[in-house]
Amino acid sequence: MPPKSKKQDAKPQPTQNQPNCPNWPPLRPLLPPADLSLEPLLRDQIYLIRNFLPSTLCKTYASFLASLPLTTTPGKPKKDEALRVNDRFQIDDARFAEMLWSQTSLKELVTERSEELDYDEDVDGHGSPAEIAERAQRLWGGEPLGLNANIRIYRYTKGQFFGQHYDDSNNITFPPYPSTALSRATPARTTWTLLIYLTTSTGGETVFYPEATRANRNPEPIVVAPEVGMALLHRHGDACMLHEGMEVTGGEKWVLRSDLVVPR
Ligand SMILES: O=C(O)CCC(=O)C(=O)O
Ligand SMILES: [Fe+2]
Repeated sequence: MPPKSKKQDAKPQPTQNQPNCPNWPPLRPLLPPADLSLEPLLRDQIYLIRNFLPSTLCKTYASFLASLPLTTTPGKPKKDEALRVNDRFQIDDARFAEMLWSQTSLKELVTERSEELDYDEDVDGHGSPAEIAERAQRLWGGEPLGLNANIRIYRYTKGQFFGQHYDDSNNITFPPYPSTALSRATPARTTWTLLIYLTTSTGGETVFYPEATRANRNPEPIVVAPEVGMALLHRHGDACMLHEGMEVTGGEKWVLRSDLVVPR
């Protein structure tokens, strides 16, 4: 083994991933991006992509993920962590994050089709580079680079849940380490949470709690029932809404999580 140098990042250099990354099934079949859209559930806060992964692919994934070594949390809950009980698997897998970003419709919807999210019909110049950059800044916090290599898989069985919490923004390097000697690592941060529901369940809704305002002192919670293959993006960090994963009362809820990454 080469001697460790203090000046060097301890992460592996030319390889992209940690060893023992799962042999993820190919992301096929998929619907073409033209058949999909970012659907606002709460403008600038929560978007859905229905049928992001077709049900056949979700079935393949749910059975593949069941073969991974999931561990039940909390093992040792940290003081400031949300109360949660689920089975999870976590891995830093830059290659899979890149697959999920570029091989699916996500990249196109987020980087090229977010003008569909502007309701103002009278705003012109939607497509100019300056307009696109301005919209990306406002909505995503910058020009999206891709997805966080930190991939989390959750399985909730009957009685399991994820208590109320806010998701943090994290500073990362993107990509996590250079895939080739030529690629540049960019200081980056996560700005939105991506959840992909692979199954439906009874219970297990993701519920968001809008803050009370003068105009609406008692806003209704926003309830998202898991749908097979649906992706959900929600803003996190400082502007994250309080949210939770309700207790599953029947069936199994499987979720794949990553985060949207923009330059710092
Ligand atoms: O599983 C859910 O519905 C919510 C998950 C969540 O809030 C999280 O991963 O931070
Ligand atoms: Fe969360």
